[in-house]
Amino acid sequence: MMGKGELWGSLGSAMASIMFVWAMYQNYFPHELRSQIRRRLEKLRSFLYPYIQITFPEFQGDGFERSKAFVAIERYLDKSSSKQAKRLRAKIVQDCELIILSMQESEEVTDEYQGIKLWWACGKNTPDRQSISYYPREDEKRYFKLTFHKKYREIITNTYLKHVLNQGKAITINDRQRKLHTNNKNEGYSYRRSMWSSVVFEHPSTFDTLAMEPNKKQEIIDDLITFSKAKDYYARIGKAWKRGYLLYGPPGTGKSSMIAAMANFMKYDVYDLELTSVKDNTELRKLLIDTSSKSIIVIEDIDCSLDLTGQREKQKEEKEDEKDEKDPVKQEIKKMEEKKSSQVTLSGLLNFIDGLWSSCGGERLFVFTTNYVEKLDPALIRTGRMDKHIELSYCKFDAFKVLAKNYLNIESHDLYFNIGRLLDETNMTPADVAENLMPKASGEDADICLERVIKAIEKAKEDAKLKAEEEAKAKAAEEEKARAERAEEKQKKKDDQCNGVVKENGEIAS
Ligand SMILES: Nc1ncnc2c1ncn2[C@@H]1O[C@H](COP(=O)(O)OP(=O)(O)OP(=O)(O)O)[C@@H](O)[C@H]1O
Ligand SMILES: [Mg+2]
Repeated sequence: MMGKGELWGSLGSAMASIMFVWAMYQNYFPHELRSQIRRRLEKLRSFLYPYIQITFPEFQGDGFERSKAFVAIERYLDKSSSKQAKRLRAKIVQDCELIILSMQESEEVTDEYQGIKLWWACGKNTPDRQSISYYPREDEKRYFKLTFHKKYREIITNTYLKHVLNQGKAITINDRQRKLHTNNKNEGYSYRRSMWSSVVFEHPSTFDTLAMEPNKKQEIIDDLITFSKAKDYYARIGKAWKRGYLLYGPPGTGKSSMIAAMANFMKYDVYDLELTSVKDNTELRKLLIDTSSKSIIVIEDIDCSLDLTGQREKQKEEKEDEKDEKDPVKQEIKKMEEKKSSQVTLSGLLNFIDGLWSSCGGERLFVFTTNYVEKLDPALIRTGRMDKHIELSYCKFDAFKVLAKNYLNIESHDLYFNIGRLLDETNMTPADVAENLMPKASGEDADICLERVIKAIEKAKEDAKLKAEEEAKAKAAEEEKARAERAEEKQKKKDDQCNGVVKENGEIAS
């Protein structure tokens, strides 16, 4: 066996010979001749090996960012990898429900595009020197290498690669585990801590389970589909790729269920923004930047989240208070209270929705919900901020049929006609109807549940009638009181006038 010294020795002499040959070549072959030789060699190589290779490294730029192309190719090749490759890498996603198999290094799979055969290989660049690196990815430089015949250069570079990236991206979006994020209370964010906490988003609501008028539902679905396909359109008209929805209606009419259905339909993440926990407008902007594209940013009960109506007046009052307040202790307490409460302003929120920052990332939906649409500042809900206003209302027959299908798995029943008539006559929320439809014991069948619904609607109708009567009575009493007050006032005026005349007469008399 060759010792270390011998090895170095022979390596040294080999190097010396190579350098000698190289020097001779440089000296005795003029530049012209050398380039001719190079060209001939290149031709020979291309004749003997008529293939083109393209490499897609896993990391790009400064080596920190995982190349999106690499990820898309990896997902595109999953199908052929799991069928063809012998050594596979497994990744488990969606709460252990999905296993993604991708090929390991040194494996090769074939693909076919418009009758053209292509080869994809996975390789790994191992660093040639052993170094202790601060960066963990230093030793993990994987890449994909695509090989194809040079006569297909045009079609592969122009259409095939685009097809691979689009397909891969679509698979990634489809399989990704979606998240429900909520903003953390500001206690000083560290560079490690995200501004959002998240859990896996698994809400079962879909447009199929959502009870509402079919035409209205279809309109919303069409709107969402149009939005998702409109990237180029938004770019062309110079608008940020985002859309605002305002969902309004009484409690229990399905606003939150609608948001979940939208998220499931679009396969978007949800960012549930608790506005009262946001310290100020700057923090609001940071939260926005920290959201990803393909997401729904939700602010529920927007009317309760912020004093959006009386904000300016309130600020004025505060200024006056400040003038009056001289006591330093009270001033300190006030300052602490101010620190605790949110200082997000209406203009901060307006900027959040359609300021310059709102455009970063793209493909985002903003959804606000409220029970009292009339309370909101018109600037907040104007078109462009909240593009579509959707009213979720009381349960009518169409909505009832969806609920009955969901809860009892029935399409029709003898009692349907009666229920439809009753629902027309009274206001009952889908939440209340759903609660009565749900079987309460194992033996309960559709008849029992529907009877219960009828009873509940009749009771709601009776309650509404009593309430209306009481309100009418109260109104009549108020009107009567006002009339009496007016009469009294009139009488008083008359008496005053009379007294005035008497007094005048008296004065004249005296
Ligand atoms: N339109 C609907 N379709 C299907 N289910 C509904 C609908 N509306 C309400 N429900 C049922 O009632 C429950 C409450 O509904 P949801 O939370 O969506 O109402 P909401 O309008 O958001 O109420 P709030 O204004 O109080 O937040 C849901 O869990 C769902 O089961
Ligand atoms: Mg809700």
